[in-house]
Formats: sequence, C-alpha cells, structure tokens
Amino acid sequence: MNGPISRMIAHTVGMNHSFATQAVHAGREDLAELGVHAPPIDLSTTYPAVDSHVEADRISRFAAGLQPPGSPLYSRLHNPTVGRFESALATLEKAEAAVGFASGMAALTACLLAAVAAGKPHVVAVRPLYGGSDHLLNCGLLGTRISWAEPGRVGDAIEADTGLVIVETPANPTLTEVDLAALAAECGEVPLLVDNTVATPVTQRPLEHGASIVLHSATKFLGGHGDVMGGVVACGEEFAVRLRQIRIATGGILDPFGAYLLHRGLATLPVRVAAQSATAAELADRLADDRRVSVVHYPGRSPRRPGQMESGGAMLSFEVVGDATRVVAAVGLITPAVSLGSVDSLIQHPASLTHRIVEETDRQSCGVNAAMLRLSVGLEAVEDLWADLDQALKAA
Ligand code: MET
Repeated sequence: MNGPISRMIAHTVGMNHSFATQAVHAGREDLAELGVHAPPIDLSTTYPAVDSHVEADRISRFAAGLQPPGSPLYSRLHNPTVGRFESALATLEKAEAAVGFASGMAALTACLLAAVAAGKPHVVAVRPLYGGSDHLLNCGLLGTRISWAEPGRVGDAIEADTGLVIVETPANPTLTEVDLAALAAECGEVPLLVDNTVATPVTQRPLEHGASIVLHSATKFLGGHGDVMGGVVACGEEFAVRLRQIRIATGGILDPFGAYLLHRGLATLPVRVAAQSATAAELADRLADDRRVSVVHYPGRSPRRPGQMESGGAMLSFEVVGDATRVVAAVGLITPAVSLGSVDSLIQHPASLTHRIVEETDRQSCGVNAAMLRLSVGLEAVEDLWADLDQALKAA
C-alpha cells in the first residue's frame, strides 16, 4: 500500500486530457494495478524499518526535503495518501510539485519560514488578503518584515532582501482582481505567491500568468463540503524541497484522512465551481438591482483583462444600506458562518469575523467596511437562495 510516492506518479494523467478529466483521474494512476477502485487511506504513523543502515540514509534524504522511494518511515516525513492529493493538485495547478499542510495558515507559515531561512525576510503584499494572512504578515511573528503595496507600486517596494510578493486574487473579502501577468512582471526575480483559494484552479491557474507559488486553503473549494481542514502549496520542485524540509521540522503536515477527502473533492471541483458560479452571477445581478444594497462586488463585471479569472466564481460580497449584521442574523437557509467554498451557502460580516484581527484603519484602506457582507454561494437552487436573501434584507 505504500506504493509509488507523489513525485513518481505526478503528471501521468496526460497533459492532453482536459481539466475535468484530470480532476477525476489525477493521483489515481496506480489504482488498477493495486486492484482497487478507491484510493487506499494509509493511517500508519510509523513503518517497519528493518535495515537501520539503509533507513539512516533514507531519513537523511527525507530531512533534506527529498522523497526517496520505498517505505515512508514515519508519517510526518511522508504519507502516501497525502502524496496522492499533492500529485493531483499539482496536475490541476500545472505545477511540478505540491506540498500539503494541516491548514491554509500552516501552508502560508511554511512559505514565510522558507523566505526567512533563505535570508530574505522582507515580504511585499497587496491588500486585501484573508484577515488571518494579513495579521500573520503584519505582526511579524515569523521574523518577516512587511511592506504593503498596491499593484503598480510593488516593483518600487521590492528591496534586496525581499523573499516573496504575496497577493490574493480575487481577494478575500472584496473580490478585487489583480492582473497577475502585470504583477509578475513587477516582481522580476522575486517569487510571486498567489493565494488561489477563492479562484480555484478551475477559473485561474496563476503559474500560467507568471506566478511561482500557488497557495490554497484546501478547507474551502478543494474539499468543498465543509468537513475537512487543510492547506496546500503548488510550486516548482526546488521550492517544494524547502517546504518539505520545513514541514518535517515543524510538523504541520496534512493528515491522511483529510488528504483522502481533499483528493475526493477534486473530482467534483469543476462541476461544483461551474454550478455555484452560475448561481452567484445571478444573485450578483439581482443584488445589484436592489435598492437595499449599495454596492455589489463580483469578479468579471468589467471587461476582462489578461490574467483575470475565466468566470466570476462562486463568491460575492455586497454592501447593505441598512445594518449588515441584521442580514446575517436573519438568514434561514443560508448558514451564518465563516469559511467558504462549501456545497451549502455561507454568509458572514468580514469586519466582525474574518477580518476582525486586521486594524480598522487597515481594513478601511482596502475597502473592508462595516456595510460589507461576504456570501459564499453553494449548490442550492437560486430561487431558494434569493428568497432567503430577500427576507433577510427586509429585516435589515
Ligand atoms: C477564523 S476566520 C476564517 C476563515 C476563512 N479563512 C474565511 O475566510 O472564512
């Protein structure tokens, strides 16, 4: 069951297969040979290590961020079920490699530690980001130093010790879009990390637009059912080696059952995102025509630029004329909760919850105001969602 590890099975789903086919088959290439239909879940924490001399060499190679074939030795070093998910996600993001983590924040932490370890602790980032990411960068907990810059000013903000440029597009929670190709050009030799959680690889593959690193809170659309927490970074093999070194040393690995659920989620990702996006676009139109709403933020409403998403996606935010918090309190079908990307719709007040940890002046500077609500559109029927929003807006 230990099977071939992720590096060995990556990309055997043909590049000439469509994205939807890759979503179903990637990371499953060896299943027929194993005589099974569903990917096995390997819950082992440890593995027999009979020949200590051989294993001594292998453990050194794992610690160096490599993936030697054979027994994983210990599941903090490698887990085959995690490897399958990593291989599949790398295929979908068109990356050489992917590295799974316990959460999106653990994934971001590893990227920041890699920059610090490389002697390049300065980070340039574009607001808004998810509030937790903003906080981690702004507080400098991991030894990074932050400069916030708008697109077009990023190049000027880069210094000799800049290790990363970070952007989230569409951004959480404003859904602001950034032209990735233009931003990548500003970055020059500095790696551009794109948080692709909201976009998903269905609508945007940042590596195709000049980014070097793609980060996901896999908890969101990749899992898609609100029942698994994880994070993943898709990147070149060289950076993946550094991330695996950090993951082994710090222990923020994705668990095998979580990896199984995330891998299963990838199979339906294209159809979920397509259906949820169609509903979100319709709701965005109706909200834009509603006098109880002052502004709707939804990607793709202006002429498309190169590097923009291929569709509007399943997230929208809107600003309420009345008290936004009363809308949250009044929804019935929609769940008032943080998180996003699930099969069921979620609504939340960013100024109170996801972006509470960001200083108010910083929130205001990037458009996260008290009137704003963020809606993650699920798979419910559009008329049922609209009826719920309509009655909740009446309450406000
Ligand atoms: C604890 S706040 C949130 C979680 C999640 N990243 C979101 O944007 O909803």
